[in-house]
Amino acid sequence: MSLVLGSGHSDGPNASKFQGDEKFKVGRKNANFHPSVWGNHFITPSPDDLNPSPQMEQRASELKEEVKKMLGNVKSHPLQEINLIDAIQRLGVAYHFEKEVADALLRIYNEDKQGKYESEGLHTVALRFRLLRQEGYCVSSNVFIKFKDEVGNFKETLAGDIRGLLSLCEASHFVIHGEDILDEANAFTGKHLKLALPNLNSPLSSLVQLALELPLRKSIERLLSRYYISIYQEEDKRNDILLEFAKLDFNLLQSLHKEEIREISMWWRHWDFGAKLPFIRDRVVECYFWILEVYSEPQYSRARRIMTKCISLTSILDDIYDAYDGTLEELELYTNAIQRWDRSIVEQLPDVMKLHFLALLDAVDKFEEELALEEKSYRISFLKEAFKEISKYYLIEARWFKAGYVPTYEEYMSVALVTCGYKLLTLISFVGMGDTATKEAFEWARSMPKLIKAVSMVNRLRDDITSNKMEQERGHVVSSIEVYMKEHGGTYEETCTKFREMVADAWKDINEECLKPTAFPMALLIRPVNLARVIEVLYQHRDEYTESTHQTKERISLVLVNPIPV
Ligand SMILES: CC(C)=CCC/C(C)=C/CC/C(C)=C/COP(=O)(O)OP(=O)(O)O
Repeated sequence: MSLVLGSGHSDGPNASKFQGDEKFKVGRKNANFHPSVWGNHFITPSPDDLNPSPQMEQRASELKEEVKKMLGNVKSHPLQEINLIDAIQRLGVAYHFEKEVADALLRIYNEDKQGKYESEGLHTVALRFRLLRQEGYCVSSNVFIKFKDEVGNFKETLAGDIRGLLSLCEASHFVIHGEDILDEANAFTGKHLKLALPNLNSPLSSLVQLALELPLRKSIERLLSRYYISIYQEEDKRNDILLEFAKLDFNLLQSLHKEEIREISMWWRHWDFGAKLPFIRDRVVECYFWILEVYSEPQYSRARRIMTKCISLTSILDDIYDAYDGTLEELELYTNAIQRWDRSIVEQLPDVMKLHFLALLDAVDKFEEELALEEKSYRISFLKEAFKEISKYYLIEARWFKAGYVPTYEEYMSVALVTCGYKLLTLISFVGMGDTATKEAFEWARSMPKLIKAVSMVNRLRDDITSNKMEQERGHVVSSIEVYMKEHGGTYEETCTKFREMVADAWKDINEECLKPTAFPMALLIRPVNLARVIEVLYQHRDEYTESTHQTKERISLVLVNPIPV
């Protein structure tokens, strides 16, 4: 065990308690996480930052009205209408036209039921199917039977229809249990799109790459919009009004997001976590990026702030149990402190935990004060309960690790589905929201319903597939992979393949739970779904949260640093 000295400078609350306290600056580090990629970047405004002018806002609002008119004008042109809705959604501006798009899709759904569109080609059928499924309509996947040959395979003649294959590929990710035709469609389109890719030119080649690498259902919206705006501007059939609106709106939203990340980064610096807790992942910007993909619209500003602070504090908590290498007694003491949620215990805690505990209590008190003004402070008890639960489960994992205990797969999963944090984060995602998040919605989320269990499966299995090696090297509780291999035999690769199938199955549950009639409004259900989408992207090939110096850094730059030239 090595001892490392932190820098020890502090301007955080209660700083006087720690200043000069040499013991406090000592962290036991064994994980060697890289330092913050961003430092003070988001605290100090850059000359390239865009300051939204009244003219820009005026222009955006004029363009928005134009797009609204367009949506009205395409009503009697079915293909144009779905192409326009698709472009609006991909370009990231659909939140401005929620009612218009919902009305259009309801009308299209009713017409679809009357069999009005039976004679259409692959692109039209697949795009309409996806738009309707995305909206929660349980349309039948039998619409794809006509694209199969007499022996039941998709017709090889479709291989040359790249736009059609692309739309079918995106649609196939909305598969639910028992829909073999969509699983086959996924394999068929994947194979032919990969084969076609080397011979395609941009923008089609970029669209194919995107569909293969980051399919819409399993990808994150701000990032996709950023990519899609660049692709769309190369399209011959682009709509320039829509394109200009999308660029302006992206930049306007980005400047709001920059303001938020500035405030959150100042909170992070105020507590001086990076310096005082040298064993943690110093990732507040990555945490904001994570939460931005749970909700990015202006009305969720408070919800984003609350959620980002909570995920950052959870990240530290995870590191206290996993990477700090505290003794079991220390971890038990801290778990008990969290259960009691009582400031007076603070002095009994080791210094590392003291800082985290004070920051957690302080943040939650402030959320409570804010919510009390709207008579929503009851939400805080759900939040506290979720933190209490996760800390108890982190402790179980720490005990297993210290004892060298290997649980059964079932035992492991009953703990790991909680420690993956997605039940906690779903509950927290509701805390800062408006009236849609009712008490019943909190009760539902805390009962670990099928949807939250499924997003937790996606999280846990993806995390274990990608970070297994790294974590075993630094010393970590056994992962689902070892536990599963011990029980079922098979090689590491075979187990990973099995886990990928289990992830695909969990997505079928997610897709099913999002079909109407849903347990709660989509405005709530989409939060855990978006959390699953973040994992699919951040943990696709490796753990790009813990190691955020490459792809995540680039992606954050695209979404949060550089405005789009208009
Ligand atoms: C991937 C995941 C669990 C995300 C949950 C959301 C969440 C709470 C994110 C905060 C950062 C975090 C704990 C990442 C996982 O670390 P890790 O890979 O060390 O988690 P583990 O210790 O549970 O394996």
